[in-house]
Formats: sequence, C-alpha cells, structure tokens
Amino acid sequence: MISRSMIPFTRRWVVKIGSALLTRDGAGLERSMLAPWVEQISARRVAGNEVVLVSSGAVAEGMARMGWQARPKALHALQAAAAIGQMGLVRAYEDCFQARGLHTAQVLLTHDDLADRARYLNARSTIRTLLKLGVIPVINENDTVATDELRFGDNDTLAALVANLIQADLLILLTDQDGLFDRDPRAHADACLIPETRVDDPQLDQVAGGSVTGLGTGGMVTKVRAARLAARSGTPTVIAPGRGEDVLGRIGEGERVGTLLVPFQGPQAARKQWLAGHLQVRGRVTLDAGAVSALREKGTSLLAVGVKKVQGTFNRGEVVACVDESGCEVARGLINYDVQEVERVKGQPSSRFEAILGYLDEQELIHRDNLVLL
Ligand SMILES: Nc1ncnc2c1ncn2[C@@H]1O[C@H](COP(=O)(O)OP(=O)(O)O)[C@@H](O)[C@H]1O
Ligand SMILES: N[C@@H](CCC(=O)OP(=O)(O)O)C(=O)O
Repeated sequence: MISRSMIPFTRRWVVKIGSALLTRDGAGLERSMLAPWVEQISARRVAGNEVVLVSSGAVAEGMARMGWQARPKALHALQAAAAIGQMGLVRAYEDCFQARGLHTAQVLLTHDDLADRARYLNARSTIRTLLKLGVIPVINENDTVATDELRFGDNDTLAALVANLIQADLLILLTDQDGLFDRDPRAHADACLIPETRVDDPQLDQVAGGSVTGLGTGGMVTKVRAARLAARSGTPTVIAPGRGEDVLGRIGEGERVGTLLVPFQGPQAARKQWLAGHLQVRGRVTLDAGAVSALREKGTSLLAVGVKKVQGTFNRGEVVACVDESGCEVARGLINYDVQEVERVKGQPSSRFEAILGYLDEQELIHRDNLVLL
C-alpha cells in the first residue's frame, strides 16, 4: 500500500486546479495566481514527472468577461460562460508555459467520452502521445455538450477519470483549504486536518461537505468521490493546499502536505477487477508459443506477429481473450483494432500495418496497460 515515502518514486501525475483557486472573489482568472503552478509543474517535468493538468476556471473567467456577478442558474448561460472563458483559460496557460519553453495542448472531454471504449482508447492514445512529446495536456470538461457535470460542477470526477485513463501514479487535487478536515473549516474554526486515511474509510462520508465559495461547486464531497474513483486504477490521491509554497515540489519529496487518500488495492489488482467486472469478452485471439511466453514472462504488449487465429465479432476498444494453442486463456484485454483488421494483420510485424491496412493506429494489438494476465 502506498505511503508518503513512496511518492518520490511516482512518475505520472494528474494535477487538478479548482475554480476557487484560479480566481480572486469572482474577478476572473488571475495570471499571477496561475504562474506559481505553471512554475511548479515545469519543475516537476524537469524532475522527471509526466504531468497532466486538469483545470477548471472557464465559467469563472467567462462570467468576469461578461461582467456577471453571480454564477448563472440557467444551463445554457453556464455553457456560454464556459465557452467564453475557456478561451481565456487556455490562453493564460499557453502564455505561462510558453515562457518556460513548454508546449501545451487543449483537451476537452466529457464523462461519456471515457465510458465509451473506443473513445476511451482514442483519448488515452492522444494524451499518452502528448506526454511522450513533452507537451502539457490542459484538460477541462467539454461544457458545451456536458450538462449534468456543469450543473454540479465536477472537474474532480473528470480528473479521477483521467487518472484511470492514463493509469496515473498520483492524483493531486489542489484546493483552497489545507486538505480534508474532519469538518468544514469555513464553518468550524476547530476543524482538524486529516493527514492520511484509506479511501474506503467510512468517516469520509461524514466529513466531506459541499462548497460555499460560489465559484467552485463540488466541495469536498466530489473530492472524496474522485479519490474513490481514482482508487479503481490503484491511484492514490492527495488533496492539497493550492496556495501553499511549492506544494507540488513538497508532495513530490514525500512531505506530509494535505490529505493522502490511499487506495485499498494496488494498480494490478484494480485493473484486473475492472476488466473482469465491467466488460464482456467479445472474441478471442490464439497466440503462438513465443507470444504466450512474452506476455507471461516479460509482461509485454500483444503484437500481431504472435497471433495465429482470430474468432468473434469485436470492435476497437472491446475485450478480447488471448488463448494459447490448446485453447487455454492466458490473458484478456482491450484490443486496438477490430476483428477484420486483426484478421488482416495477424502474423505480421507492426511495421507492415501501414502497407496492409493503409494506416497505423497503434503498434500493439493490446497494450500491456490494457492487458491482464490470468
Ligand atoms: N471537511 C472539509 N474539509 C475541507 N473543506 C471542506 C470540507 N467540507 C467542505 N469543505 C469546503 O470545500 C471547499 C473546496 O471546494 P470547492 O469550492 O469546490 O473548491 P475547488 O474549486 O477547489 O474544487 C472549501 O473551501 C471548504 O469550504
Ligand atoms: N468546467 C467548468 C466547471 C468545473 C467546476 O466548477 O469545477 P471546480 O471548480 O473544480 O469545482 C469550468 O471550467 O468552469
């Protein structure tokens, strides 16, 4: 089980910054507030971390641009505010990161995108590619099409889903408090900080209250829920004070900053449960002996070259069983190509995909992150 001392060895982080932090009393985005996080994220990259940023603030910035004092109640007005403000949000991040020599990329997602398996794989490949290119993905909800999420304002959940998507080693939810307290510190001056607990601690249901800032909307309820979601991929969560001095650097050094919410199982077990529990097997591929031992002994991805036979009717993103030549199931996972494509590339090296299919989506038929050995 993860502890603070293991955090310095984590690599892939999802960092979420809430509206409450990015604006000062509803006055729109403040670049001076954003700059410290950009500096800290840039420093984490130098320290070897891959960082994905999930940032709220579009509605707050849109409201400020339109001169609105209160968060609109009507959904279409909220959506309009988000669309207006998103321009300012990405511009501010782009300027700040560019000044440190880093490229940024805008990624707008909805929860539905991550529930659909093909779109899930597409989003995953894009974000992984951006990370490989050394670019900082700046993610927000696609508020023009997402409605419930915007009404309840929930980028905490989005950040957790992104952590699941890219199998992050750590989710950091930066907020305007020092972490999670045993009671809302705005209402109770004697509230005590919870330094660390397991995500399934029932106490968390009692302590997590809503937001009162009028800018952020989720409060701690959505942060605790997000930590529980992140735990599905074995990802621990730190709820941390966004205004603290070099907060990301200190978390990265294993310092006891904020609240650490620890998952109840490791990434492997969590992944296995997710694949076993939620998805139906749509087909199977028979592997030669070399592919079986590569999967079992070296933990590699499944390549087409080791596939001898294909059965079933599956699409990209569906679950396929990998069996050995005697029909015994070795592994199962999310496949990157549909059945007709696999039929055409089986037994072939990935370097031939483009010649055979006319395109190359991924080198692997099943990436090892999406594969569970049985
Ligand atoms: N147990 C708690 N511990 C800390 N903060 C709490 C708690 N319960 C409710 N809150 C409230 O949650 C707020 C942070 O949530 P929110 O305003 O949605 O921020 P963000 O924009 O960062 O998501 C805090 O300002 C605090 O008033
Ligand atoms: N996606 C929207 C709303 C998200 C939201 O309110 O989240 P948060 O401030 O993190 O509770 C925005 O960018 O303003």
